[in-house]
Amino acid sequence: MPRIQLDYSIYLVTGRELLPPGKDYYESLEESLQGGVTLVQVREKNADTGEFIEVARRTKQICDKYNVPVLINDRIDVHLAVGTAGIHIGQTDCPLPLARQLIGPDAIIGLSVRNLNECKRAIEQKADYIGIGTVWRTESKDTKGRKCLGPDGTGEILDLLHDTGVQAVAIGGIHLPNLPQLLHGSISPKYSNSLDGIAIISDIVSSKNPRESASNLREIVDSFKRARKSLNQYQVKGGVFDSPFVIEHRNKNEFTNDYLIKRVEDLMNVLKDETPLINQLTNKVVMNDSANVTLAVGASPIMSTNPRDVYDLSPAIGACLINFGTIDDKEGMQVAGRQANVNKKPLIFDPVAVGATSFRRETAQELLAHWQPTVIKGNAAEIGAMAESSEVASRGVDAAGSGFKDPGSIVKQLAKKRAAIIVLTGPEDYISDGNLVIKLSNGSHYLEKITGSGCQAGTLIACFSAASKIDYLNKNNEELFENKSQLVQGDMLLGAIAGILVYTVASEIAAERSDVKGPGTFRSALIDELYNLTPETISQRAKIEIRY
Ligand SMILES: Cc1ncc(COP(=O)(O)OP(=O)(O)O)c(N)n1
Ligand SMILES: Cc1ncsc1CCOP(=O)(O)O
Repeated sequence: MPRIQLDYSIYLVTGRELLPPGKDYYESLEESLQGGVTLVQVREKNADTGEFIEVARRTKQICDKYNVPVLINDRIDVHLAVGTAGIHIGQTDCPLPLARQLIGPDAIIGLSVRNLNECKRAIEQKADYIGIGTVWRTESKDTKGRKCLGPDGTGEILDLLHDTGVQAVAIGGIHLPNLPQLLHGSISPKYSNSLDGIAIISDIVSSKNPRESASNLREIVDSFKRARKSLNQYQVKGGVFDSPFVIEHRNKNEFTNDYLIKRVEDLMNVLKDETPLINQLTNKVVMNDSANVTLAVGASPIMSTNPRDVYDLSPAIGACLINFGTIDDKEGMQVAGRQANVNKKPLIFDPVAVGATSFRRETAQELLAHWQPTVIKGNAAEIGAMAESSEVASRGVDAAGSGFKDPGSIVKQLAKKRAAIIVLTGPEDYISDGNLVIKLSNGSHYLEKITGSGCQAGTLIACFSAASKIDYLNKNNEELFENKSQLVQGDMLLGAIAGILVYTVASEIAAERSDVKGPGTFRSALIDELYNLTPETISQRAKIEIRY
């Protein structure tokens, strides 16, 4: 008899010790099944054997009513006694080949996997599924001293499963607000594999309303899976689509230079009409100039960094920029980014000088474990560090040397790995969503002679990403997300292109002015030219190359 196919979408791992005061375990279990739990693992760390068997037996009885299979954590004897669908074992439990001998060919065996080597072994040993974790820190299990994988570490493991038939769930610290980030951020860089489901303890078990908690999680996982399926079909038909992060179909024939210029023009008007608030957690060096360029294009700057304040502001902003040039307020950055994800706002990350020190590298990692950026912008050294490439070194906040041999493929690969739009700035700018690469060749040599030009470019990407979201919502006349798993609606690739194009074209005009004598006069002329820039000028000057 072939092994049964399980639906791993919402995999509840039980934890009686985490129930809210007064909540009965069986009542909570039944409510969570009504909410949409698709698989249950009975995990009893403190019960003796008799009690474990009794809990498992009653759990199975309830799950049977909903046709939901049950697995047993660690204990083969309990599985055999109750006749469940299988077991879940960890790396220090009964070895998988022996467990297979003991429970026979038809039972399901899941194995915990914490790194690439453990995953390779799980494949060799023919695990039915793996539990990848921990993704984030959790109170539900002692994982002290262990590195959290984050969405991208999870994605690297998913690549190994390609064509193996081994299914995968992620576990550890997964809750409703970070679920979209996990699903999108873990799409694997090489083969675009995605998770089959999520394993959850506290988000469901500790809830006073487990039905609602399970149903909210289920809605996000289901819509993510639906969107992936439709993207795959679209891709098979030869279509081109945005990054897995920003799911929106794009027609290759219509995506031309003229189309892009027309859309940049639309977004310039949206900014002037709607004046979105752009919260910028940026460095002290550039704060004033960043606020001024925001105003010049029609948006409204706010430079809030206090964690409570950014939390309260988040629902009202159009986009959030996190530029960690001086890393003054890490907690504010964590909260601002997380709330941008929760409130589905474009989140622009400018990891200034990330490759220059280990402190910066670690901080970037920590922040990226808290939230999923929409756009990551950097110079060659910064993008190189994010891509773990040693081709371009950093010299303070600048890049040393002549740049990448193949910048297009660097940004494309990093966009796939990070599930974000990547913008590489320099004499030529490269932007990718993981499918397309857009090369923009406007700009002025003066941009290198003033401080914070890269930071200002990040600010303008935030402004135009906000415009792109507003434009989408206006055109589609909808406030609600059709796809609940999507982090941001609107064309974020376009937002990034518009931000860079507007900035670099304005810089060209400023540099040509007869009253500009050097960096000082250029700096203020640039703000004037951003303010006066017209769509016609963009159309006359834009140097765009679209590469597939
Ligand atoms: C689905 C899933 N994944 C991972 C685990 C963790 O199992 P293990 O490593 O054996 O740790 P304990 O659960 O025994 O503490 C899991 N239980 N389920
Ligand atoms: C059992 C287990 N294994 C790795 S993390 C974890 C606990 C997950 O619990 P939660 O969903 O509450 O973070």
